Amino acid sequence: MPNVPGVTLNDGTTIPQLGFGVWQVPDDVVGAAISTALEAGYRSIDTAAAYRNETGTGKAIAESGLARDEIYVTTKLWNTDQGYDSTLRAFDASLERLGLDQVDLYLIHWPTPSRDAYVDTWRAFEKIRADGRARSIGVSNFHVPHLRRLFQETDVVPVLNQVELHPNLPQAELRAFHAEHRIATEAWSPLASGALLSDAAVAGLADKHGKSAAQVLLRWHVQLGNVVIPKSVTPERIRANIEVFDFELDADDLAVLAGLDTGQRVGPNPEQFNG
Ligand SMILES: NC(=O)c1ccc[n+]([C@@H]2O[C@H](COP(=O)([O-])OP(=O)(O)OC[C@H]3O[C@@H](n4cnc5c(N)ncnc54)[C@H](OP(=O)(O)O)[C@@H]3O)[C@@H](O)[C@H]2O)c1
Ligand SMILES: O=C(O)C(=O)[C@@H](O)[C@H](O)[C@H](O)CO
Repeated sequence: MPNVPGVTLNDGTTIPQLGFGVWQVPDDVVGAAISTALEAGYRSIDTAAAYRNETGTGKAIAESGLARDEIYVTTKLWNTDQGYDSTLRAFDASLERLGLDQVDLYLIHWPTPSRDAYVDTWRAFEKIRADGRARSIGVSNFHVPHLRRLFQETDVVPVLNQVELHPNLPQAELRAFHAEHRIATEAWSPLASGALLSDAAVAGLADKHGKSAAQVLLRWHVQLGNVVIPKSVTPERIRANIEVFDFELDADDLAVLAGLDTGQRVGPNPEQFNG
């Protein structure tokens, strides 16, 4: 069983550095994928109301035979539920579907700036945390101006910001801002949703280390200090993606991966995305 280190958050809690993402995994498939992941040693699951698989996720956790405090559960508030009262209702609904009375981490999924509701939404998150129904609260797809507004207009600093991040989009400025404000960086689409798996430079490093392209990319995230949540529904890939704590990328390897910085996104730009 791989020994996944924990990342300590600014509220004193700890999140496993490598977890399991379940976007685009249907509710009737997610149970088998999560069971394979838990057997392989994952202890953190990343879902969202928008993924429409919280029910299957909660069932897999309940049937895992593991104690509740052995599994770190993250879910997210979808954009159309932003606002103080609607957030509290949406959170109740997520807990109901998950079959839990507490999540470890609750995230605002996108800032959706044109809606201009994320500050009120964050105040509802502060209440949810104060009531002990979420151990930690954080955000996703927030940029520096969005984070600064929370600092200026609310009380609790997010523990974590989950953003698109991979060697094509290394987010160096945002990571530096996070470090300055003790906000953990969590990488979504850490494999660029698969787009970087056929990259020749990555393949070269995979050959050098006798590892897969996916393992090289995930090791890169680990060495940058990112929390990372690869997704797969393929059992052998699920098992392989956590086997990244038994090798090290050297300075030359990191320079090769730094050369892949194109700024290219696989997902929407948070400044424009108001879905
Ligand atoms: N907060 C947000 O806005 C946001 C946005 C996107 C994603 N996320 C989170 O981040 C998680 C991960 O991102 P993602 O799902 O976009 O993409 P990803 O983890 O970067 O890549 C997943 C894709 O790569 C394939 N894959 C995984 N491991 C592989 C391996 N070892 N070899 C070859 N192919 C492999 C998967 O195929 P198979 O499944 O067919 O094996 C799938 O097509 C999501 O599941 C979700 O939890 C959050
Ligand atoms: O996976 C997530 O967490 C997402 O938020 C994404 O699915 C976006 O909704 C999608 O990329 C919008 O096109």
